[in-house]
Amino acid sequence: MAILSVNAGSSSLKFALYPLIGSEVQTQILSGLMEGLESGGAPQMRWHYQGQEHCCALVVDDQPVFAQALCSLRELLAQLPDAPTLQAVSHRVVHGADKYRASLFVNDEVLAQLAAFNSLAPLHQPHNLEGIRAFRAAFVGLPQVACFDTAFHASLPEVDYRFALPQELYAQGLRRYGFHGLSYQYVMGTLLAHSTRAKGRTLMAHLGNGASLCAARDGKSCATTMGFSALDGLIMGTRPGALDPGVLLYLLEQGWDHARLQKLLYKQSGLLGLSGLSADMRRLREASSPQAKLAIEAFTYRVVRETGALVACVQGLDVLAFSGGIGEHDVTLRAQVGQQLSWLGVVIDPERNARATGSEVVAIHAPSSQVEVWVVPTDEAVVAAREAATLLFA
Ligand SMILES: Nc1ncnc2c1ncn2[C@@H]1O[C@H](COP(=O)(O)OP(=O)(O)O)[C@@H](O)[C@H]1O
Ligand SMILES: CC(=O)OP(=O)(O)O
Ligand SMILES: [Mg+2]
Repeated sequence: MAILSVNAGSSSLKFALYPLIGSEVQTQILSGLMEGLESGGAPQMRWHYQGQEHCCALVVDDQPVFAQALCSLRELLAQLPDAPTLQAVSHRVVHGADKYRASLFVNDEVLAQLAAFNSLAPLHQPHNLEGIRAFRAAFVGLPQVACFDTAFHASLPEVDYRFALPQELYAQGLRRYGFHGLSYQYVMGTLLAHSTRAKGRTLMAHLGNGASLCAARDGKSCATTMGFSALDGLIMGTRPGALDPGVLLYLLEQGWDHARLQKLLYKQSGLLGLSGLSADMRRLREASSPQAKLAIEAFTYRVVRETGALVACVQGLDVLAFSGGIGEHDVTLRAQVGQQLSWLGVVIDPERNARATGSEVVAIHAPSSQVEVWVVPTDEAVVAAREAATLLFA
């Protein structure tokens, strides 16, 4: 028996297969990625199984590419020696809004409700739901579970989640929700297992293509930088993070329409917009242009600035954790953030920092540090698998 965990994005679909022993989720035996699924792309599937990497082009005939891709995945699963029987597919879904505060089995009604949140997360939600629909069609009768990025932040206090807007707008759902919840759930659980201090005031930095911070106390989210949508807060790969809404009013006056603004905010800003070069931190590190340097400095600065705000919300800091592609791999970023937080008593050990390369959980603080600093490779997929197991065996 096994659970398949799925994270369907705009152009790729990540999957991982977790065997079950009883209701216990075991170490994944297969992980993979389908990419090039956007129209005009060159769809291919890469997967890792028994220590080996495999890759194949996905044949696109007259079927929609998603259906074709899932046929290939179904064949791949059937070919595994001793192929485990799938019990459920568990999907990361970015937005559950106020309605869904916990993972659940998806049915037609839930799907329709979730589609109503598409415009709140246009970069993610439509693709998450397309993934669920495609799996429901390809694996008929198999339970499909939705796990929400917003759910971890159900503990946010009202002072944090309310906008200072008229009440009728709050009644329409205009409030801060917070995202990256599956990642924070994983990182928080890992920190609690590694450090007794993690029950105190913990700041988690999920710095990937999307980026946010979450301050937790007693393992529960108290404040986070993302809000109503996944646009607020830190600078991201292609999103600007916090932006004076006056900028949008100005652009509207200049004749910009919704589609153009949406593209600006989700696709053309952030590291890409500032550097004029790339949304990828690795490319920016390699580049020599002043704009690339500014993009990195601004990204780092905003992490430090928002950390100050979140630390104030929880009145101090016991544990700081880095995760996400940048947080797990970028040694320079961690060193600079640590240095700029020295006023909080943060001291990062340069050698430990250099040794943390995202493959394992590592403490990187110096003995003199008043704050523990950890690098935690995040794992949203296993959280989704565990959520599904909990529902299946409840
Ligand atoms: N060795 C590295 N050094 C710096 N940045 C890295 C490194 N490896 C990955 N990254 C960055 O991580 C980001 C992607 O993060 P990731 O969490 O994988 O994204 P996603 O949100 O798509 O899952 C990219 O900006 C990438 O450049
Ligand atoms: C919510 C969000 O920004 O997700 P990602 O980091 O996967 O883009
Ligand atoms: Mg991510």
